[in-house]
Amino acid sequence: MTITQDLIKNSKPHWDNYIKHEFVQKLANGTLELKNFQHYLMQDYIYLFHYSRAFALAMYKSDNFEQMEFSRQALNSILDEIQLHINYCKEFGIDEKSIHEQKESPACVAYTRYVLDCGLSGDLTQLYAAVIPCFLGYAKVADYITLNNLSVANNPYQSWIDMYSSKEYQEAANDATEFFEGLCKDLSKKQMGKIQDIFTTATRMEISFWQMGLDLS
Ligand SMILES: Cc1ncc(C[n+]2csc(CCO)c2C)c(N)n1
Repeated sequence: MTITQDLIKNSKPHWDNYIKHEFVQKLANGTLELKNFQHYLMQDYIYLFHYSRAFALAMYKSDNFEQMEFSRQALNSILDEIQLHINYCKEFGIDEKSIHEQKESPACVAYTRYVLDCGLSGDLTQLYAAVIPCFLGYAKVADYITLNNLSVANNPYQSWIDMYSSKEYQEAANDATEFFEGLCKDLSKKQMGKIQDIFTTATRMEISFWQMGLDLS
C-alpha cells in the first residue's frame, strides 16, 4: 500500500463522503440545480486564488531548487487555469462582475485559510498534506463517476466531468501525489500522525465545500 493509499484508508469514512457526496451524485446524474453549480463555481474562483497563494508559499518553504520547481509548475498551471475558469463561469451564466463582487463563504474561508496555516506553521510536507486531498480527490471523483457510468446523456455538467477525467488532469494529480510521497518517505511515525491529521481535516473541508454548494451558504 502506498503512503497516500494509507492516508485515504485512515481518513475513512470522510474520504468516501467527499468522493461520493450528494453534490457529486447530482452533478453526475444531471439533477444538480444550476444555481447550486453557479454558487460552487463562483466560490471556487476564490478558492483557486488562495490555493495559488498556497503554492507560492510552497516555493518559500522549499529546501532546494528541485522542490521549488515542482511548486512553480503547479502554480503556473493554476494561474493559467484562472482565465479558463472565468470563461467557464460565463458558459454557466455568471458574469465576471458578480465573481468579483461576491462574498467569500464560511466554508471557503475555513478551507483555504486552513491550508495556508498548515504551510505557515508547518513545513513543505505539511503544506502538501493539506493540498493533496484537493488534487487527488477531484481525480477520484471523476473516476468514481466514469467507472460507475453515473453520468447521463446530455448532462449539462459533462464538461466538468471530462475536464477532471482527462489524461492531463489525471497525470497532474499523480505527479503531485508522487511528489508528496517523496516528501513523506523518511518521516517518523509521529510526524506521519500529523500528516494524517492534516490530510483528514482537508478531506473534511472538501465535504463542507460541496455542502456549501448545495446549501448556497
Ligand atoms: C474546492 C476544490 N477542491 C479541489 C479542486 C480541484 N483543483 C483545484 S486547483 C487544482 C490543481 C491544479 O489544477 C485542483 C485539482 C477545486 N477546483 N476546488
